[in-house]
Amino acid sequence: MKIIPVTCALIFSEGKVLATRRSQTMDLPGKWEFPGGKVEEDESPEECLKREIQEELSIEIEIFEKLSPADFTYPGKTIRLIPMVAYWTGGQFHLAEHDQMIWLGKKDLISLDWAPADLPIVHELIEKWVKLVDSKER
Ligand SMILES: Nc1nc2c([nH]c(=O)n2[C@@H]2O[C@H](COP(=O)(O)OP(=O)(O)OP(=O)(O)O)[C@@H](O)[C@H]2O)c(=O)[nH]1
Repeated sequence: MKIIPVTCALIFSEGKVLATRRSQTMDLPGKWEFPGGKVEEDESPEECLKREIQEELSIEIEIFEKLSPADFTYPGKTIRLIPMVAYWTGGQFHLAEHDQMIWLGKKDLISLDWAPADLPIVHELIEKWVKLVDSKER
C-alpha cells in the first residue's frame, strides 16, 4: 500500500508545545494532533508544513529540525508522520479547521486523547524535552 507522507509541527513558544484538536468535520474527530497535513506532489516536507500551518492556523513558523518519522496504519491507509520542531515567528492564531488549541508543558503531554499515529512522537518529545525546550528557551 502507498504510504501517505504527512507533516506535522511541534510549535514551541515560551517552553510549551502546541496541540490542536480535530473538529467534527475532519477524520478522527475529537483527537488531538500536531497541526500539519499531507505533502503534495510538487513540494518539500518543509514547504508543505509552512503552507499547512498558514492555512490551518494563520501563523508563520520557522522550522528548526526534523524528528524521527513514524509510520502508522489506519484502516485503509498508512501514513508517514514527519514531525518538525518549529517556532512561531509571526501572525495571530485563527483556527480554520480545528476546534481547539492548547499549549502543553511536558507533564501535560501524556494526558491528551492523541491521534494514535502521534503517540511515538509524543514519547520522543517527552524524552527529548530538555534538549528541545528547556535548553532553547526563546
Ligand atoms: N496533520 C496531522 N495529521 C495527522 C496527525 N496524526 C494523524 O494520524 N494524522 C492523520 O494524517 C492525515 C492527514 O490529513 P489532514 O486532513 O490533516 O491533511 P490535509 O489537510 O492535507 O488533507 P486533505 O487535503 O485530504 O483534507 C489524516 O488522516 C489525519 O488523521 C497529526 O499529528 N497531524
